[in-house]
Amino acid sequence: ALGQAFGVKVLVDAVTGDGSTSLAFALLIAATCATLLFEVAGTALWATLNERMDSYIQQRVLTLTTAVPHIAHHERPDLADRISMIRGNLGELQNSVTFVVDGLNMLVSGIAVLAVLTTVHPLVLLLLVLAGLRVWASGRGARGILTATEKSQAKTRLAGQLEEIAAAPRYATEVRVSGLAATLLDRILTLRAEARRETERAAARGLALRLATGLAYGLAYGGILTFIMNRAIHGHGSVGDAALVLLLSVQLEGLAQGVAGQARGMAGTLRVVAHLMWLTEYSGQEQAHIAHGSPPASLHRGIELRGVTFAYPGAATPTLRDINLTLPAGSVIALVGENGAGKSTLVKLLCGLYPPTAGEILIDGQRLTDIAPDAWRTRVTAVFQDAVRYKLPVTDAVGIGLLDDRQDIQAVHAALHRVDAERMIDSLPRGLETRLGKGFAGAVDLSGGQWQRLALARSAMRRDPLLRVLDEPTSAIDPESEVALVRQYTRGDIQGSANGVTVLITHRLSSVHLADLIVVLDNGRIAEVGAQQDLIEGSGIFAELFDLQTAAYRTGEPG
Ligand SMILES: Nc1ncnc2c1ncn2[C@@H]1O[C@H](COP(=O)(O)OP(=O)(O)OP(=O)(O)O)[C@@H](O)[C@H]1O
Repeated sequence: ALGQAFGVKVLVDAVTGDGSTSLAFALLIAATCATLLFEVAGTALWATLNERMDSYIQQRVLTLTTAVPHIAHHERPDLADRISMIRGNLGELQNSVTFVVDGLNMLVSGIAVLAVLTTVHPLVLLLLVLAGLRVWASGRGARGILTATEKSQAKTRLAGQLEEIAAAPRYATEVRVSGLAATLLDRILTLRAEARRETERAAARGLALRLATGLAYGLAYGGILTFIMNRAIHGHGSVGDAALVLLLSVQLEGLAQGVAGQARGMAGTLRVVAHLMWLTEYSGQEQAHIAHGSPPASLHRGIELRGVTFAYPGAATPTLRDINLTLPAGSVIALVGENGAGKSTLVKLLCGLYPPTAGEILIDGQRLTDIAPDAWRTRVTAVFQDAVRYKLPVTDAVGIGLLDDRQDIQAVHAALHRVDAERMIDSLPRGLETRLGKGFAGAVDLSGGQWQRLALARSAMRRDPLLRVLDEPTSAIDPESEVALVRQYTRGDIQGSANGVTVLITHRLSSVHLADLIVVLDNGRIAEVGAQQDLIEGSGIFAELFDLQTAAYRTGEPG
């Protein structure tokens, strides 16, 4: 465009008898061709770079978050807000390519336009200063909006979670039956409106600043243009110069607006880049502390907890206090206690999902914190009450319990057999090939108990775990089947070859009595440890619980 404007100037000068018309035509044709070429090549380059940047960033965020060996970053609000900012603004990072390409383009064009214009009169440089002010105002406004967005991130996250509950097929039944849909929607809209109010206020402040600097620029622009035109009219410069100023000043205004827009976008990008850099550093720091030790091939003594105390990140009081406990190799331990006693927390610590706040966990005498988390997890298998419902063909939904063997049909069959799930699969329309879950053609949904049995089969893929966690994995399975299943574990049919420890959490005492050892947790402390008979004969929590449940079975009412 600069070449085109310069071509017009030479043409006007030639027409008024001051230059060469052929040079003017040559300039005009060359400049038009160059503009078209840059446009085509630039668009193609932009599209390719954008696509690559998008997939790179998605992959980078996932790699960084999954490389952290624990899960605290999902639970600490400050960390969760930052990660949510990155995930919610991936587009900003993707735009960075656009900003770099367009920004460079504008910078080069701007310098060239100004260089040409100052040859007409140096006063034009004042526009540069004012354009700089507009850029600053734009950036500042955008930063204000981002700060407001960050402040309201907790509300945005909560609204997102409620939206998922309102929309996910899994929760549709409960939401409909309880008539919650309207209330949920109302809450979501309120949260979104509260979050928006903050950003709208910041946006209004930014707009006022942009209007003020824009007005100053407009006044100066008009004044300078009038001044130069006036000079040309009065013979202090060629008519071509006046045409050049007229044409380029339009372009300069376009550039000033463009750069201001870039500054707004760039401010957003830089903020998200700062969060991404923080995530990179956080992930790096957490990984730097990762141990490299290997777990033992099999257990001889067992797993020992010594003075283990644990408080969740940000919690005022510990959830577990001074736990001293030995889980003998090859044994099945039943972990019992009221809701909130700390049972799931204890097994999460054993899985290495959180390090203890104080004390240590020893695996055959080796500190768990000295074992590489990945290596430990290849020797751990866990089934939780709310196990993931993988919407995959049965073979995959079970096979992924041991990634190396996931296509091994024999191994999948064996795992299903161990948890007595073969009949259930045989009754499916396409057996192992049946696709599970709603919302896909030909897919079949399972009942809550059937999904749990499938999760047990997935866990049974692993034949040599040192630790097998069963955290209420049979809560949706009928008591009789649960007892039959637990018996499989206590008989060693599922246990595997490494003499590992099985920790079973259940509220049903009919299963608990099969365990080798019962551990009763009460308010984060160990209340009792022993065999069922010893505990029943005592006068502690377990005896009370036992009396209560047996009385309820006998009379049909709580004792
Ligand atoms: N991620 C978390 N962040 C903060 N506190 C938590 C977290 N998870 C659990 N807690 C708290 O820790 C305490 C123990 O919870 P935990 O899930 O270990 O109990 P539980 O014995 O397994 O209970 P239940 O029988 O209901 O499953 C509870 O008071 C709970 O509020």
